[in-house]
Amino acid sequence: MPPCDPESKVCENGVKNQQSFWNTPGTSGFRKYPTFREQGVKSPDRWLEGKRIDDDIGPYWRVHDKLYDLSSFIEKHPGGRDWLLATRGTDVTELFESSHISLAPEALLAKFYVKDAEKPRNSPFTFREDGFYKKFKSKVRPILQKVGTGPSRKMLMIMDGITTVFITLTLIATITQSAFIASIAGITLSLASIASHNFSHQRDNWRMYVIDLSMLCSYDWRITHVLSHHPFPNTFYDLEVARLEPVLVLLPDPGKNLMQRFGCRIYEYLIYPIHFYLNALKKYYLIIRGEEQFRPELLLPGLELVVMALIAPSIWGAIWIWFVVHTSNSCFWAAIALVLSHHHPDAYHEGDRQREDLDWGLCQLDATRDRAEIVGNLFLVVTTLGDHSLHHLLPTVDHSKLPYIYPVFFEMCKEYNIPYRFYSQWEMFLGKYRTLANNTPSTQLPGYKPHND
Ligand code: HEM
Repeated sequence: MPPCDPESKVCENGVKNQQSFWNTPGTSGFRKYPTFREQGVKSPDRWLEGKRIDDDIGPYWRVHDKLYDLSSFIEKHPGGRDWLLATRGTDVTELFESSHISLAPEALLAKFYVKDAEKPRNSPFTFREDGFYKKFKSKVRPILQKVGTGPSRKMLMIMDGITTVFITLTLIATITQSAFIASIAGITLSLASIASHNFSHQRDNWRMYVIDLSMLCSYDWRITHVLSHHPFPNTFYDLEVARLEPVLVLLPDPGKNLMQRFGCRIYEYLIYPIHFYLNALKKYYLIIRGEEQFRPELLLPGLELVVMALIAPSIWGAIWIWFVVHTSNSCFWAAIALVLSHHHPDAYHEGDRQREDLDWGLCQLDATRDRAEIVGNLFLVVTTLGDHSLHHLLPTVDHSKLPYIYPVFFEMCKEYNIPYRFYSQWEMFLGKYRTLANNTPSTQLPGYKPHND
């Protein structure tokens, strides 16, 4: 049976193509429609559960067309144990290829070989030795061997500096009871937790927990963002896209109603201030029901409140300032994260025509866009998700090292005839609304769509 097929309107796993836009040219290249997506897969653990069903490889890990038993390697994995624990029973090809620059992991992998996979991969993406991505990686390897892949001193100063400013402003706001200072502290918390995103892709480190101060769970974030969004941006398997539905529908589904297409311009701003609270409430609800595991880092926002209560004029004063900080953070975070990197209509969204060469690196570029104004400014890059195309190609490489890669990247764009260009912030801002309003999948090759701004 072919992959999810517009003619048959049924996927390999028997799920009906309920999304009408699958019936247009292009369509998804995945063999299966993600299990649980139709019921609204909103929890990261549930997404992994669905992926285990879709990948169907038993208790192993799949890399390309081979199955491995990494059980004895989980605790020894230099990147941290959670990556392998979470992905047991799934195809980790995209993650394995994009997380490692050196050739050491590939050599090590052979030790854990069990057998060949019986079925083709669910994912359509390829990693041919002579394809764009493998070639790109072989060109950047010597550069990164020289400059390293970890954070530079400047990056650490930025990250630790913003976190310190956040703590200081929160303490001042609590003592003075200033809502204005508290809202600035909230913006600083946004900047710190977005910068912490850089560290959440790397081997386990304490800076990745800064995101927990925002009432987001760093473990869940690694699933929704690193394991789901990064390998499969703007596709059905991108949980960051799925979790926004049906409130914000970023895929070009002809079934979108007028409210979803245009009303969202107003109602999204009503959701911004509360979405982190809703997220935290849902998390605790699932923990109480025994469906998700409690993690100590989830206590960080509560600990913040306890410290504030110790220095505030009253308990109510501490609670008030805590709410102002987190509401401001919730608004600012949503505004940045949603606009900046993927949702211009020029970027590929599931349902649009796919390129013929499904090299994973090329497809990453199709689904990602970069902003011009922030290039070269490390502070703005790391706090607003800049250098995003390179980050998607090399997610574990620290943002401070990405500028060394641009010359090779531009060279390869020329070689592969990729019309790469930087977009303005304004184009990206307006582009998000055009994407939300769009209910017609593109029939043009990604990257070559007409530009109407
Ligand atoms: C779900 C799949 C995997 C993910 C998400 C993952 C992720 C990572 C991360 C984030 C790092 C740290 C990178 C850094 O900060 O420089 C790392 C390092 C490493 N991983 Fe993995 N990994 C995966 C599977 C594997 C497998 C299957 C092996 C080998 C059997 C492996 C071997 C290594 C080695 C040797 C390193 C040390 C750095 C290097 O030599 O590249 N990993 N991994």
